[in-house]
Amino acid sequence: TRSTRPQRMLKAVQKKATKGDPESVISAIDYFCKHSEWAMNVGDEKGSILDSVVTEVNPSTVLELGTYCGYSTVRIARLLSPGTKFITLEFNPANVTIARQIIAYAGLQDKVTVVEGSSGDLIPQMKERFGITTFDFIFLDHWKDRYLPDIKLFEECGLLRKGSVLLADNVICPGAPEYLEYVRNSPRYESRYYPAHLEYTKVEDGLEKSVFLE
Ligand SMILES: O=C(NCCNC(=O)c1cc(-c2ccc(F)cc2)cc(O)c1O)c1cc(O)ncn1
Ligand SMILES: [Mg+2]
Repeated sequence: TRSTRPQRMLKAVQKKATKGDPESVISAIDYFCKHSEWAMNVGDEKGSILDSVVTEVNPSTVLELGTYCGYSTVRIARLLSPGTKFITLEFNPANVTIARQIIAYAGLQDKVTVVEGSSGDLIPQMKERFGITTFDFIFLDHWKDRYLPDIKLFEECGLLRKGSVLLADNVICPGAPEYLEYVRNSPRYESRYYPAHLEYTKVEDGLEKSVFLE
C-alpha cells in the first residue's frame, strides 16, 4: 500500500541528513516540505522565532503538545541544557513511530520523552507519571480547538508558575480565536504576537507568546 507523508519525510531525512546532526535533520525536512510535499511542521520562519524564545527562557522543564513528525521537537531539544526534562505528547500512534525515528536520527533521543495519548488525558498525569511540578516552557501545536481547554487544564492542575512561558503555533492559520481572546484578555497573562507566515507558504500566520503572571 502507498506510504504515508510522514514515512516519506523520514525517508528523506535518512537519505539527506547526517546521523547525529540536528541541523541537517531540520534542513532535510524543510527541503522536503519546500520541494516535495508540504507538511504541517512549524517550519523555518516560525522555527527561528521558536528557537529565540526557547533560548531566552532556557527552561528546565518543557512540554510540547503535538509532536507530529518531531521537527519542532528536534528544534527545541537541540537548544536545551543537559538535565532538562522535555516531554512531547502526540495523539496519533503512526506519528509517534515516525517522530521517535526522526528524533533518534538527530541523536536527541535521550533529551526528550515522546508520549502517546491525548493532551486532555495526559496533562493531569504529568505530576504523578513524570515527576513534574511546573513547566517553564510549553509549545502548543496540536489540535487548535484544544489550546483553550488545555491552558485551563494547566491552571487547574497547578502546572504553571510565575513566569511560565506558553508559545502557541497557528493562532491565525488554521487559527485559535478563543485561545487568543482568553490569553489577551486575562489579567493572569502577558501576551505578545509574533507575525510570520504559515510554514512554507506566503499565507499569514504567527505565534502567540503568553507569560503566566501568578
Ligand atoms: O495534533 C494533531 N494534529 C496536528 C495539529 N496541527 C495542525 O492541525 C496544524 C495544521 C496546519 C494546517 C494549516 C493550513 C492548512 F491548510 C492545513 C493544515 C498547520 C499547522 O502548523 C498545524 O500545527 C492531532 C491529530 C489528531 O488526530 N488528534 C489530535 N491531535
Ligand atoms: Mg503548527
